[in-house]
Amino acid sequence: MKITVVGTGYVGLVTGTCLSEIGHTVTCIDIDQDKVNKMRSGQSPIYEPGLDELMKKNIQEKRLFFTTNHKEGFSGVEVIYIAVGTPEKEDGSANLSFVEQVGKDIAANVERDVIVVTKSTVPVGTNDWIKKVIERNLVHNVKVDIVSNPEFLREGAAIYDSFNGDRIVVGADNEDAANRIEEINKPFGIPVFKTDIRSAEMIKYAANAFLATKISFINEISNICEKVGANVEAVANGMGQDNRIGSQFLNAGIGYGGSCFPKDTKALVQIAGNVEYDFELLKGVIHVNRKQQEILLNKLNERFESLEGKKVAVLGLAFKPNTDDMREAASIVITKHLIEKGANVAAYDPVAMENAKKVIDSKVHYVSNTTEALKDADVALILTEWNEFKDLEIGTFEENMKQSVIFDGRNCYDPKIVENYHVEYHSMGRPSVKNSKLVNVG
Ligand SMILES: NC(=O)C1=CN([C@@H]2O[C@H](COP(=O)(O)OP(=O)(O)OC[C@H]3O[C@@H](n4cnc5c(N)ncnc54)[C@H](O)[C@@H]3O)[C@@H](O)[C@H]2O)C=CC1
Ligand SMILES: O=C(O)[C@H]1O[C@H](OP(=O)(O)OP(=O)(O)OC[C@H]2O[C@@H](n3ccc(=O)[nH]c3=O)[C@H](O)[C@@H]2O)[C@H](O)[C@@H](O)[C@@H]1O
Repeated sequence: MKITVVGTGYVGLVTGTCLSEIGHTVTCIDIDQDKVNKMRSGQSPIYEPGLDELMKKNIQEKRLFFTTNHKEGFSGVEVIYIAVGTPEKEDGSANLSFVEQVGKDIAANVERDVIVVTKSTVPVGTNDWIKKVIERNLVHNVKVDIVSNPEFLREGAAIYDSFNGDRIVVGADNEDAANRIEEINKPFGIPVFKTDIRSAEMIKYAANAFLATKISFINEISNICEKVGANVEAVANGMGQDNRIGSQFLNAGIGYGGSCFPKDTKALVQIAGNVEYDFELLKGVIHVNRKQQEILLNKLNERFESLEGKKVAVLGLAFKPNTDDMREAASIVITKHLIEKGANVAAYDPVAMENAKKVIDSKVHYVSNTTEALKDADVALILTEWNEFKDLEIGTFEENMKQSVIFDGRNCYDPKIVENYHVEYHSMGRPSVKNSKLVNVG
């Protein structure tokens, strides 16, 4: 099938590449010329494990093409996927201007009947609206069907998720269109769940909101664990063994970030508000998430009388491991606070440093590896659980730091192992390890 994907961000580029891998001929359109030049040479503009290789293969086999030209990209195409951003507006609602523009671009250029598939996460009712935008602006007399096909991939595991997802949701009011989208996806071998458009749109927000709720729930349990002397990891483990609860998304820490949970939870509160429903539970989830970063900072401020002139090693900047995405990363708020307190911040992330430089306080000093960050530091903060940090010998802290005080926002180490070293170790929802041999700290 001849398919065009509009928008080559984390979702569009992965979708386009994976659809070409299962045999379709895919053209990806983006308005960013630099990105398109890079992609044509088989280079992904984003860090996503396995993506470069898959792009190169499909470009070579002439199934994957890139352009900035909508007319060229829509020529003769039967199915168009919309995968542009739907970022958060100031009031928390979703900004649909990019989706609207794509609708107008489609209307101006399609010359045959098409199915328009919305991958972007959009509020309930948007697909009906976008269909009207297209129909209102059509230049040629063609039929347009619309299908909601929300995306559930995770950054850093996007290729794996595309081939191993739990379900593909297809929301359509036209059975033929739904069947054609099911057919396109058949080679993935993933169960297809067909429903109406509005339910499909809601499934995406409800799924993200539920996962965010799980995280905030375990974070609250974690905060209580600290006060009553329990260990949140053991608690999550014991809870998760109940199949009705499940063990995933129960990792306590400094909260969820990224391009989607923060914006989609706020958008769902807005969607509910628009129909005069106060989504109290979700408001609580959002509030708890903001608190988690403060909790880490409060612990740090209680531990040190002042951070003025202290060297703080920050390990990890990306919002999660295996991505260079800095959107809503906890490190943005935390490093800002450290700089305000007069600390000398040395930061290291395996892949996100270039993106970090665009959004993080300019006084942060970037270093090229973990040891350099830790060298003579007064305290180390772990903000992203990259394997590189999890695999670190605890002795590395001891050997390099001026005083080995660690605040681990992602529970990377087993406190039982840490006990064998001369370090002071604070994590989230677990008892702190304070080695008595430490002297002159604070
Ligand atoms: N990032 C993720 O992991 C996931 C994102 N989503 C949703 O997918 C959508 C896309 O998200 P991302 O890929 O993260 O966005 P992104 O911001 O990384 O990429 C969007 C791309 O669209 C391009 N673009 C904007 N207007 C255009 C136009 N008129 N024509 C052609 N290209 C245009 C931009 O240049 C950019 O490259 C959002 O609605 C998001 O909520 C859903 C699941 C996962
Ligand atoms: O709509 C989206 O964009 C995507 O949002 C998330 O994917 P993603 O944001 O890439 O990453 P996750 O692995 O879900 O992690 C999100 C955040 O939650 C945090 N998290 C995750 C799990 C956990 O147990 N604890 C926790 O704090 C992570 O550190 C990270 O900051 C969802 O998992 C995807 O299904 C969805 O498609």
